[in-house]
Amino acid sequence: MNGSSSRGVTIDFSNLTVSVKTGQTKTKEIIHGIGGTFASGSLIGILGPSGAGKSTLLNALSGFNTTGMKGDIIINGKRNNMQWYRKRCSYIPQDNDLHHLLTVEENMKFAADLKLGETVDKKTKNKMINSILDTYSLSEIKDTPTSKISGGQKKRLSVALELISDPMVMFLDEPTTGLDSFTSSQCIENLKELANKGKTVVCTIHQPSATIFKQFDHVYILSEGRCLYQGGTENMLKFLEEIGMPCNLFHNPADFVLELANGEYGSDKIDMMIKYSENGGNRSYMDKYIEDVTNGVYQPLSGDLHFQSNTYELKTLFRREFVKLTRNLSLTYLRICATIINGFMISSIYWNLGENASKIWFNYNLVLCIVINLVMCGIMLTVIVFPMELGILQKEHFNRYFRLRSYYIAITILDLPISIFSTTVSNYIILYFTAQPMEMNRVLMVLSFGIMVGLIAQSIGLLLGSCLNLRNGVFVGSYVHMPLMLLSGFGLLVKDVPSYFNIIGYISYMRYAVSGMNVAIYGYNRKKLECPDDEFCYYTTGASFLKEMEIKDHSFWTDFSCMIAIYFGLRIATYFAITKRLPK
Ligand SMILES: Nc1ncnc2c1ncn2[C@@H]1O[C@H](COP(=O)(O)OP(=O)(O)OP(=O)(O)O)[C@@H](O)[C@H]1O
Repeated sequence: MNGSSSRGVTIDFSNLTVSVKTGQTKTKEIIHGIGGTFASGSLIGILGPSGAGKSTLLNALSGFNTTGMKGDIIINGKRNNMQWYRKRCSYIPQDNDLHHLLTVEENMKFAADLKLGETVDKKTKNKMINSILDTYSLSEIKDTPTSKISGGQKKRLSVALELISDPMVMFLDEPTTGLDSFTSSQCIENLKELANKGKTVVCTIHQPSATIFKQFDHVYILSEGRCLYQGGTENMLKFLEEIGMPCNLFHNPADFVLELANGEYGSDKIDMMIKYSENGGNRSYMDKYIEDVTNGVYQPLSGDLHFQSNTYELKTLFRREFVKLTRNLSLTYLRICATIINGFMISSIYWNLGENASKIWFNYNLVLCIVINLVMCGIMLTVIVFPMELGILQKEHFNRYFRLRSYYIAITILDLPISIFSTTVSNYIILYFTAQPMEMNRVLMVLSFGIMVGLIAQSIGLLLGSCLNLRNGVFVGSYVHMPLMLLSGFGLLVKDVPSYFNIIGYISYMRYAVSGMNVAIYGYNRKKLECPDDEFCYYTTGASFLKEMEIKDHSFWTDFSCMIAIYFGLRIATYFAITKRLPK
């Protein structure tokens, strides 16, 4: 197993402060200069009332979120050791970010493939997976989709997944939340076994029962970002006695200390505890730390953990995302059906008017309609779906399953065939039933512009989804498209738009698509259009219409290249936007 070691990791921290931004210039300090030591081979519980800063501390120590953090973190007695340390940590968030479309075993297999790579053969991986599944009593449900397993099983699977890479330090955010007392106790028992094997296991916990409390080797009590006590669980009673607040024999010590932390016995007691514990700096209530130091079990700092090769990572992610895609065919069918149904609907409205010179303006509106349809379908899909995937991406990336670029390339390429197929079929239907010229080169040009509009709209959705939450993403998505749509020639000729808007026009991919499609339909020496005897035709040739629109000289390659440039620009910007959302 990667990075396995009989020796562990001891984390010392001092003067740790975490602040968050609460406005443009304002910050708020959440953790106030605390210290502490989490020794190797211990199960450590971070306790405190709601809002005390438990998750913030867990995130800071694990490196999952270090924004606004200051202070010293010393690993195995050495500073400047964070890179080595972070590679050996694993973080399990509270909300069980699992692949719900995969079964329990598939989740394990893909995790093993990504974490262990090609160097470990399939047989060894399967043996390891079966042994972990057995230990965590998950073997019987290994073929069940993760979406159908119980909350406790999800928690166990989350731990099981991380054990594949045998991390030396495990951070768990509220692993017992939502579990009944028996399952909670079992969950903590499992964690205790891991600690007994030499791992440093740190978890936040709400109101533990007396039985659960006793299982911890070490507790860290927080109140409003300050440390009230840190040390051995047994020693806590001694500490309370020493400060004149003995815990009644029949009182659950965890309940008592939380009542103290909540201020139920007065704020002076909180101040006193902070003073005696030296805001976490007092190590005299720790047995394990003293043992570690005197026995010199600090591990020499060596070794490195590497990612798998790019091609292997990409191949595995392709496989995983493809399996997920096949399990969620309803979304794929919905996407294809929706665009095709829209295609028929648009065709029935603009039926057979492509040859009619008197209906040239209707035909122009048809092109706008095609573009708007593709924009709406493309943007909504990604702006909604991506934020749902962000949690699991953050967890997997932090826990070193893969590099972001492999994931990004895999999801980009995997979506291409569906996008291209649905847009192409829908637009072909429209072109055919609205009697547009069906010459191969014209059709190909219109279809190419259609594909690019869909892909760019999806990229905008992805960019917004990676920068904003769902509500803001949907709002900004519609808002951004208003000027882009107006400048594409919607109800107003581009030439009549005030010149100071021209700059926006250059980035309006809809404008390139509308011009490009019209040139493909009316340009390239198209023969005279039919003018019915009883109708008035202002334009009888496509060329005169294009001249009036001032797009006669547009070339396919210029418009298409601009769209390609916009597409790649957006994809690159999105990559960096996602990077910003990932733990550093
Ligand atoms: N980005 C933020 N902006 C403003 N306040 C924040 C931010 N993040 C956290 N806080 C505040 O910091 C405090 C600590 O939050 P944290 O989530 O760490 O608490 P907790 O002890 O884990 O709480 P709970 O047990 O309820 O999950 C809370 O008062 C919270 O409101």
